[in-house]
Amino acid sequence: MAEPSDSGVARSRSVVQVNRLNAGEPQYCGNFFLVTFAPEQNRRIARNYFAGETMSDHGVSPMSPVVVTVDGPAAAGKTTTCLALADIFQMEYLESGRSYRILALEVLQRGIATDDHPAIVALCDDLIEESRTSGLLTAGRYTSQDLRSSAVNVAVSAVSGIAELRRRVTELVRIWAGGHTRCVVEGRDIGTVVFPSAPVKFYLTAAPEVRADRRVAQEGASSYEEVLEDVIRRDRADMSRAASPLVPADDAVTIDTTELSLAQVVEHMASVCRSRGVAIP
Ligand SMILES: Nc1ncnc2c1ncn2[C@@H]1O[C@H](COP(=O)(O)OP(=O)(O)OP(=O)(O)O)[C@@H](O)[C@H]1O
Ligand SMILES: Nc1ccn([C@@H]2O[C@H](COP(=O)(O)O)[C@@H](O)[C@H]2O)c(=O)n1
Repeated sequence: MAEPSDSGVARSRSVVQVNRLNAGEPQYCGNFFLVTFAPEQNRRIARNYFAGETMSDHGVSPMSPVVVTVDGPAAAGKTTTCLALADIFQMEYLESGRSYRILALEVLQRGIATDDHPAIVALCDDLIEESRTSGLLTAGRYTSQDLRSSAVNVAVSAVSGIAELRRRVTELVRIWAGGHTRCVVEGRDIGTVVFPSAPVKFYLTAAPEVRADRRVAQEGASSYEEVLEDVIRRDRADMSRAASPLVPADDAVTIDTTELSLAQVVEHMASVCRSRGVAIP
């Protein structure tokens, strides 16, 4: 995948290659990724979804996408800033954490032990197959409340550590991106593993206490201590796992947002995007 060139154009070729590699099997993707979007957060994606557009359509597209990657620890502001960039630059947006959360929720609902890796990988394959053949997976099947419960917050750290599972999610993200001219994708390993040749990469971070404060304000009723504990525990798990640990990509622009307003962060990110040739259409 990785290409040595610093040029955005040359770098994006690697994504085309992935796209071509997958072009023979776009049906693999089925609707799985449609349900991993948060349609309420992205009107464009919701519109595509309700227009009946499928990821298979995207998987066979010959387009060469510009991918902006945004990684970082929990509650660093990834989703909020990605949505702002998506609006400014008219890019599609993907929240890859949602896939891991869906898998964790399904694991919990089916009573599968989080250390039973073969069963979890088989479940992932079943879900992908189910979405491909029966269309049973719909965007409304998972609520944000369920996906962001404390139980899922804990289970997702174990589930996302499974290398076999990560390979599948990585492939699906690449297939999805292969269908867009430009997109912004957030997660933990997007700039390091999923799109190592992306022309624009960000690593957002902030002091854990500040992130916990912001999450409490965002979610309302949660206790600060519990949120802080979850943020610290999840960061440690994500940073220390063997499979695709959370680290800044060597060529990522790291932004510590501890003392920055949201507007300042978005402006900085937008200016980096512009300087790397991401244009407003
Ligand atoms: N620089 C900032 N100043 C003030 N508030 C911010 C800033 N950045 C993000 N926030 C707020 O922090 C909260 C968490 O941000 P967000 O949900 O975007 O984080 P995230 O990195 O996507 O989290 P997760 O990894 O858990 O999905 C949101 O309410 C957001 O508006
Ligand atoms: N690329 C990614 C994205 C997410 N994860 C794991 O999912 C958890 C939830 O992610 P959120 O962005 O919704 O907070 C996260 O803590 C990671 O364990 C991942 O491994 N890789």
